[in-house]
Amino acid sequence: MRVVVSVGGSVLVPTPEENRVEPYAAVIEGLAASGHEVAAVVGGGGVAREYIGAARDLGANEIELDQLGIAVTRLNARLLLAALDEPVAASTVAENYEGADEALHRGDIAVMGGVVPAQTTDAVAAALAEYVNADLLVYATSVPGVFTADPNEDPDAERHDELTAEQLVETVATMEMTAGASAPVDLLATKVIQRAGLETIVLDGSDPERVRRAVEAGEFDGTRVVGER
Ligand SMILES: Nc1ncnc2c1ncn2[C@@H]1O[C@H](COP(=O)(O)OP(=O)(O)OP(=O)(O)O)[C@@H](O)[C@H]1O
Ligand SMILES: O=c1ccn([C@@H]2O[C@H](COP(=O)(O)O)[C@@H](O)[C@H]2O)c(=O)[nH]1
Repeated sequence: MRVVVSVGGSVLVPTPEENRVEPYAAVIEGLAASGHEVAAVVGGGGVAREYIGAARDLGANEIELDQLGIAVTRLNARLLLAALDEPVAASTVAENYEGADEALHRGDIAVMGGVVPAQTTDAVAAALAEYVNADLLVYATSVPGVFTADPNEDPDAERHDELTAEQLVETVATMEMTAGASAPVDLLATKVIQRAGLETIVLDGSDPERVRRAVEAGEFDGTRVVGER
């Protein structure tokens, strides 16, 4: 199976000292060893938000803030790359979709961070999945799926176990899109998922084993977005 795994920065690198980079690298290498073609897209997490917050206070505009965010996503991606064995992974973080596609064609694990302003790595993962014709797109994020409302704000929020792409678009349409904003999947990503008919899973990525089980066995506790073209 060809799979794109989007790993939230808050999941992979909650802080540079306390990170989940090694266990994630082990799961990704394990998937590759059992015959899957894997691309990982890494988010910026709390570190990106700290930089974005500091620069916002200094008067930077949203595009400049996005550029800072992209830089941090690429740093986090380099951290993941550092933990992956060189013979099985690309030697650099791909800065565009062609570079990631080339890595997959070489038989390497591809690793990306952000690409351009005004989106998040959620959209990068969806666009990459469309570009490389992935069979599955997995969002390993800080919440166990897409809810009716923000589960960190609303105790009555209920998880959607299954959504169509159209329903996913509607669910996230009103969410904020400023630099560093939080959403389980950003709006642009949902539109790409919809147009490409990508089979997509959103799950709690705090334990990377959940990603392995979702890919290997199709077992997960989260939200499935039904891929229909
Ligand atoms: N309807 C909703 N369903 C689920 N989560 C929601 C919803 N609305 C808002 N959220 C928020 O979306 C966030 C999703 O995770 P968040 O963007 O913080 O991190 P991530 O996906 O791990 O990536 P990164 O940290 O790299 O940005 C959560 O903080 C959650 O509070
Ligand atoms: O392609 C991209 C990716 C990211 N950004 C900016 O970086 C932050 C952090 O990324 P997350 O994926 O949310 O962790 C994001 O909020 C954007 O401001 C970007 O502009 N373009």
